[in-house]
Amino acid sequence: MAVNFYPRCPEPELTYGLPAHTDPNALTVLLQDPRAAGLQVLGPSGRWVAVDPRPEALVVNVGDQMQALSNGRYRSVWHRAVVSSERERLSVASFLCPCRSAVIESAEGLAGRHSPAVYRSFTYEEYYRKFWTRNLDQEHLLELFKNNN
Ligand SMILES: O=C(O)CCC(=O)C(=O)O
Ligand SMILES: [Fe+2]
Repeated sequence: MAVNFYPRCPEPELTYGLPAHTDPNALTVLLQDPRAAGLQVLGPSGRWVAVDPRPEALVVNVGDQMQALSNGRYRSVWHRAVVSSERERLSVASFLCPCRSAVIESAEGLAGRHSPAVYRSFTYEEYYRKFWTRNLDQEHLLELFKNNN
């Protein structure tokens, strides 16, 4: 779990609270601060879309492991957090993670003759280590785990 605190920023256009990234885990459940928006997700049209906080709702983000397990059917979402000059903000992210030794590969029945496995098998440990050796906003790390790479 991560508790993110974003203080007020006098020049919010010069920085991010969190730069664009996809989460390396399987699923993320996000509790948003009802008093301050800040989360943005990259929409299919390539535009950043602000997620309005709703006090009665949790935001669930698909992470990289779900993308690998689903053989690319569920895409992990690019998202970022912006800051504000007017309000500080808090978010609580709960990360659903495989255990380190878990072997991640496409779930049974999702890869076969007509839809070959997009990614090679890997352990979550290998993925997670690699994730933290890079900048958050680099190319999607799963790209490096594609078969024939
Ligand atoms: O602050 C937010 O709404 C996003 C947090 C987040 O993306 C993360 O902790 O991975
Ligand atoms: Fe995230």
